[in-house]
Amino acid sequence: MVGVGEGDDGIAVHSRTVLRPTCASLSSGRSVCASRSCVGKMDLSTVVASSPSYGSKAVDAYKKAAATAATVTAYAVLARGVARELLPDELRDAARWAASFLLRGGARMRVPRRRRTFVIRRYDGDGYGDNSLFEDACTYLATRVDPHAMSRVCLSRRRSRDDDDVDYGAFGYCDGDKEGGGGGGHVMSMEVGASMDDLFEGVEFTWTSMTNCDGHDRQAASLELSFDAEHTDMVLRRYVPFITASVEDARRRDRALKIFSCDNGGSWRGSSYHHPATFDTLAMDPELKGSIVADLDRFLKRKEYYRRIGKAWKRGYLLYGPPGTGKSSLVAAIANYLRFNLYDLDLSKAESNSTLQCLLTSMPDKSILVIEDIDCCFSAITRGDREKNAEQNADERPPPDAPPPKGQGITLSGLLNFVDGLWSTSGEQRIIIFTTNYKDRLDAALLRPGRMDMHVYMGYCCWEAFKTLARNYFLTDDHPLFPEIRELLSEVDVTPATVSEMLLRSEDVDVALQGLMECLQEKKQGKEIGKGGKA
Ligand SMILES: Nc1ncnc2c1ncn2[C@@H]1O[C@H](COP(=O)(O)OP(=O)(O)OP(=O)(O)O)[C@@H](O)[C@H]1O
Repeated sequence: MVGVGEGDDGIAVHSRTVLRPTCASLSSGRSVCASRSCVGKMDLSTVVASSPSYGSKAVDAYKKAAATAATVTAYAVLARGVARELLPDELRDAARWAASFLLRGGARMRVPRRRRTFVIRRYDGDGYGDNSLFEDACTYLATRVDPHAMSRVCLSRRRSRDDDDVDYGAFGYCDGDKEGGGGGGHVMSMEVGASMDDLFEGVEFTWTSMTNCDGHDRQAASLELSFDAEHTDMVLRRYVPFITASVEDARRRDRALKIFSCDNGGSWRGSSYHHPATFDTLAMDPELKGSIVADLDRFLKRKEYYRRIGKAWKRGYLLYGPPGTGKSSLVAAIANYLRFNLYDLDLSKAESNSTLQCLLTSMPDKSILVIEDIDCCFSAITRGDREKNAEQNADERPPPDAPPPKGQGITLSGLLNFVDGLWSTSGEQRIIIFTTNYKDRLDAALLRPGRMDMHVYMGYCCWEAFKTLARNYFLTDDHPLFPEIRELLSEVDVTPATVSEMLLRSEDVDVALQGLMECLQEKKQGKEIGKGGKA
């Protein structure tokens, strides 16, 4: 019902008008008309009672309307009966659609859209083996399974995270711990024959899991992706790449890490790697930490960029600073962040450049090569010095074909040539990290621009770094001793390792912080009386 009847006196009654509270009296037709919202807000009986002449007219109008409505209804019922008897089904459907269209007030006409279906088979049958897109789609869909919305869901349990060969199942997996699937690494997936919807960029997609034979024949399994045909390009250019990228990312995060070290025979030996350090637990200048994380993120995303500029997809970091400032912890945090395996190269185990070459070229993609204390791996003298010495001691030089002394067969230039040359182009997404306590002792060849992309100084414990440690150890962001500790940290050099060690001494935050404060005061006094304040 909308606004109805206008009386002789010009009063209009609107039963569904949006109402404003202000209005004048009903005795004046103009005022009622001007504030019709006020009339509408009232009960019709109120209107009738307050104006007798208007009341009788309104009752008449009401009766007429009721009679008309009854007649229309009777005709409608009759017409429906006749239509049911005489019209064929198709025509009735069309009439129903037209009626609903009209009832919706001429809403946009929904022309039935052309649909398209992509079939993604598990096994393409042409001898190319498994279809990795099938596996990606299964894995992706498993993260989208909503056990509250679907009537049938397959549930299984994942193998241990430490297993190299994780089985992703016939129709995908999800980590229950992360996805809230009930813990214990439960796997939820679509039942064969079931369908589920997915929304991407506002477009709805329907996925159906199919099988050509019986439900046990995994080779015959396939997924069907249906959508409005007009979105075909979007599916190929964005939706499918999005699925592949997000699955790759999830797998990377879920990957069990290993650390490899080289044995005396010049090959890698791996073992599980569970270092607890992360960027959250790392105590260092927050700005520097943020810039490292941003650099890593950029590196991961830049496949096309590296291809375009014709450079190998690798990144080098030189970490330097006093012992105990967290260089090894930063390496662990990077490995945990990227979920890349670590290859810890002890150059004394590689007897020659060719052994080094074998080791480096056997490293897979997405790995981190670490050479700790790089300053100790080669002669402490710089290349310039070495060349000068060689000229002066020409007589003492060994003959060119003489074998290098054991353990000293690797040269810095040999290492750098591999890193920049063969190694870097034989794989993708490689990180190389050198650490040193003495940057000033490094060969200029290592320091020249472009060699190591980022030089990271790991320094003594600053106030922000201390706050991270206090949060790690005591889950606290504030304490009455904080101001004094802050003051002392700005006056003495103490490593995060020393602060960590002090905080570990007691589980009672008051006791631990008191101990740390005394330690810092001692260092300050030592510094003041000229005995050195370094930790
Ligand atoms: N920046 C830091 N953040 C958090 N913990 C740290 C940090 N620095 C040191 N630690 C603590 O001190 C221990 C030793 O630190 P780490 O081995 O990372 O230092 P380092 O700089 O690599 O030392 P070295 O040069 O002697 O190898 C770590 O296990 C950790 O507990």
